[in-house]
Amino acid sequence: MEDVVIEVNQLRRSYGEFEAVRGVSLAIGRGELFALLGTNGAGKTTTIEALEGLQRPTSGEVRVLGLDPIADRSAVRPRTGVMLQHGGFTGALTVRETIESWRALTVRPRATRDMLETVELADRADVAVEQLSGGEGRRLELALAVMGRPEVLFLDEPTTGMDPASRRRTWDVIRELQAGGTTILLTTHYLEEAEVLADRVAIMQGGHIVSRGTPEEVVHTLPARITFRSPEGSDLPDLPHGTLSVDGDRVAYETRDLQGDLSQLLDWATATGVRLYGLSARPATLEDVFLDIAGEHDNAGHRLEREEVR
Ligand SMILES: Nc1ncnc2c1ncn2[C@@H]1O[C@H](COP(=O)(O)OP(=O)(O)OP(=O)(O)O)[C@@H](O)[C@H]1O
Repeated sequence: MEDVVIEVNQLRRSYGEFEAVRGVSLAIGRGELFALLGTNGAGKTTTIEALEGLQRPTSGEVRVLGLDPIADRSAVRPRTGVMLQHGGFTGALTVRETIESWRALTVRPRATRDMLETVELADRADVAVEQLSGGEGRRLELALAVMGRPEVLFLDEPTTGMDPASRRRTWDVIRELQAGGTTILLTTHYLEEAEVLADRVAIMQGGHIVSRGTPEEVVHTLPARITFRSPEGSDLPDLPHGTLSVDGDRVAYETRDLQGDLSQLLDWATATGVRLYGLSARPATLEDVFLDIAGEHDNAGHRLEREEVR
């Protein structure tokens, strides 16, 4: 990769006896949006906090813009934006006062009005922060994170608590930043969010990265599925790339060649006059991969069956 902006090298981080991150390595290029996924407690926040300079690695190394986020904090901080999982506002200040007090501490800040409009809080500007809903609070935190036009942005579960419309608006804000060349690392539990936004994803489990790649590459680690209903005991065809399973009248084929196998199945149904009730054919989703991994790895990230995924 030519211009690596975020680098994690064999990161380990323990809390007392417990090792939360167990040898994570990542390289994220300029302008890339990388999503860290994983079950609760997988080590995502610990990894992102090491990059934010909030957690000191037990061993290994992290670099942001080629710098150490703890030792070189004064150089790194003005060039990065951070949205923590649990932001810390002073609840009695209004939204506008919060933005203005933050502006005073920011190099090259964007205008207050611009920030209020970007995150659609203009009509809530004079409301005390403690009166904001959970989703409005997250939008205010996003405004503070992007106020300094950061080159690198860390977003820890940015859309948690948002309604679907706010989430989509937030995705637009993130896309605008991406289009402007900002390098973004985000964690999320919304797999659709990762599928829509991320150039690459990594799935963590038990402190390890257990799958990584573009969303498409990660999804292709699992077969596609063709499902339909057919009377019990029906004579069903063998498909060249399909593995058949039957549960009562529910029929499923897992296949590595969705188009080829579906086409053969339809030819067979036409030739034999069989009706495929409730026919559905779809590739795996990130959610399927996530659930597969969560089911197949123990809490330490070790694969329970089949060989290790990379
Ligand atoms: N300050 C701490 N002291 C002790 N254990 C901690 C501390 N912070 C995190 N942990 C533990 O480390 C593990 C990883 O936590 P982390 O917050 O990094 O996970 P996560 O993937 O971000 O989870 P979530 O999706 O729930 O936010 C968890 O088991 C957590 O309980």
